[in-house]
Amino acid sequence: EKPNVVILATGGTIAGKSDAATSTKYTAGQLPIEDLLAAVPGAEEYASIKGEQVVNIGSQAMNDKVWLTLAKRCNELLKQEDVDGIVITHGTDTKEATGYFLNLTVKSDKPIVLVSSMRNSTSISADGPKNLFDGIITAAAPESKGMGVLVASNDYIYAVRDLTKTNTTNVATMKAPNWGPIGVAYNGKPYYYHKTLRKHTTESEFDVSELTKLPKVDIVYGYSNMDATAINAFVENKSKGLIFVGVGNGNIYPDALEALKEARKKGVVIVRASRTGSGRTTLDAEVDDKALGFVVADDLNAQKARVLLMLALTKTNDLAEIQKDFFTY
Ligand SMILES: NC(=O)C[C@H](N)C(=O)O
Repeated sequence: EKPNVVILATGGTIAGKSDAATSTKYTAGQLPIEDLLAAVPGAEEYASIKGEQVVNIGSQAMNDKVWLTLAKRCNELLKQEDVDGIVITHGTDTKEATGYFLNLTVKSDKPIVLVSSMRNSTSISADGPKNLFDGIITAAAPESKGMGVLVASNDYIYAVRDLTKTNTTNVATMKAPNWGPIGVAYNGKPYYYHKTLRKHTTESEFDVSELTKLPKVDIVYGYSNMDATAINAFVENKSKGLIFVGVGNGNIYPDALEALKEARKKGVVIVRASRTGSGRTTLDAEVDDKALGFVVADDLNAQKARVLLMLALTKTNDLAEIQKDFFTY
């Protein structure tokens, strides 16, 4: 009896096509799921595979509606006895956000593995088929149970919580700058060395099963000499939360800080993150979070802090509780 794996296809470069095999110019989200599977014939030895096309887009066009569709579909499928794991094909640009959203909203310990590619399907040395193969064998393996949502990329396996895209074009773009990969896939099997201690999936309190939209949370990038324009515009446009991507340990230019204080007075939840790309944004460092009523993102980057704040705001506006979420998930 082979494990049953369902592939949910959403597009990305892995489904992209180009006229020139050696160019970075191509269109993402062109090939249907059947064509992606045809490029990994050996995978059938490891799993019975079914495919569903959810959308076919470049992941720069990913949105809340597709996140909710994916979360609900994963929850439905993983309840079925005849589904052992899910692979999601996805673009690399925003895979970390989609994956983290699923990590917090899918209520199952069965594996979910996101895969993508940097070279499109018509490129010389396209990396999609190997990543898809690794995704399938990882989703089919009992060792992957209870690991949270995973990413198989360039031979490595990552906890999606820790992962980010680090390079615009290179096949080794996926990295976990703080905590590294948790395993490696080869010869048709995943081998694990670490496991995240942060809560996910079956232990997550977030429930999107009845939701059709998510709270509006935006991201403001910090820099020298910045003014209040972007912050004020987001507040006027009804942001419920702002992730401020501060310099260093989440530090803030004085004029921007004044604008954030005003935003906070209007009830907007402010989360400080860092533009450094690694490390924790720590409480009460150079910024007096307690006095200001700010939250810190801990080791999450801005795009993942945004996902967590959106979900946190579906259940509470309490700052202490939101801060606790950032130390829990
Ligand atoms: N490599 C990729 O997949 C990039 C593409 N723009 C996407 O995210 O869909």
